[in-house]
Amino acid sequence: MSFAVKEMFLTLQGEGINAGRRAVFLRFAGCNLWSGREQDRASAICTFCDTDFVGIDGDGGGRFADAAALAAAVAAKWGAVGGRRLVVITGGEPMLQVTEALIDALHAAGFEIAIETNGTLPVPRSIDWITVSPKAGSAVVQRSGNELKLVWPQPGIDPDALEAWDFDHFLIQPLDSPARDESREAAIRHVVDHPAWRLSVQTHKLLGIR
Ligand SMILES: C[S@@+](CC[C@H](N)C(=O)[O-])C[C@H]1O[C@@H](n2cnc3c(N)ncnc32)[C@H](O)[C@@H]1O
Ligand SMILES: Nc1nc2[nH]cc(C(=O)O)c2c(=O)[nH]1
Ligand code: SF4
Ligand SMILES: [Mg+2]
Repeated sequence: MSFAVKEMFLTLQGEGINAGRRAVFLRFAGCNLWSGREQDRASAICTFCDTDFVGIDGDGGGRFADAAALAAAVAAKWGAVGGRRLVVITGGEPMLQVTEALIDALHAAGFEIAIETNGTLPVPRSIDWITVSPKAGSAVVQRSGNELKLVWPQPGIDPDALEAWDFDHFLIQPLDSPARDESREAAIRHVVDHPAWRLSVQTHKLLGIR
């Protein structure tokens, strides 16, 4: 199976518990909750996406023939630097394309593998760090993992109900939108009132990195 990759870049993980770690970001093309076209946004299941995941034309993007070719490209992005190698697989919705062969090839190349997923498709347990970010109006099947990262506010989702899911960390991330100041206040207020949750800030946006 070939892989459609929007872009691939070296940066720091900006979000969640692993914020600040050096990582290669592997962004797959396509999503099952929005076409990615602005004219479809209002009618999509997920309406607030901050990401362009359409096509394979981004920096480091393209069509990769097989898992070995894609893992080699990720390793080339990491470079010769030693230490724990981290790849963050995202999108779009990465679980539309991730295969066991790709996981094996990335592990063989020495990578710890993290995934950012909307949770509507099951994630293989062989992935080392699972981040699920549920979207109102979608059926989340992946209800276990390392961190649950809820974009907030999100009408139609009850954070108290999510606390029953099997995650090590429960994170609230302010919705980035023209109303970002209100979102930030609502997220902070939620954590102050619900200590099971902690704040996830999109630090890459503050730092001016990708
Ligand atoms: C672009 S998504 C790709 C991965 C996957 N489709 C998902 O939704 O988790 C990556 C992360 O960005 C978050 N995100 C998307 N749009 C956002 C926004 N406007 N403000 C804050 N976080 C956002 C998502 O919830 C998810 O945690
Ligand atoms: N630096 C950085 N950190 C991120 N964490 C999750 C991201 C994503 O788009 O999945 C993201 C991203 O796009 N950039
Ligand atoms: S599910 Fe993820 S990639 Fe898809 S539209 Fe929503 S935030 Fe964007
Ligand atoms: Mg992003």
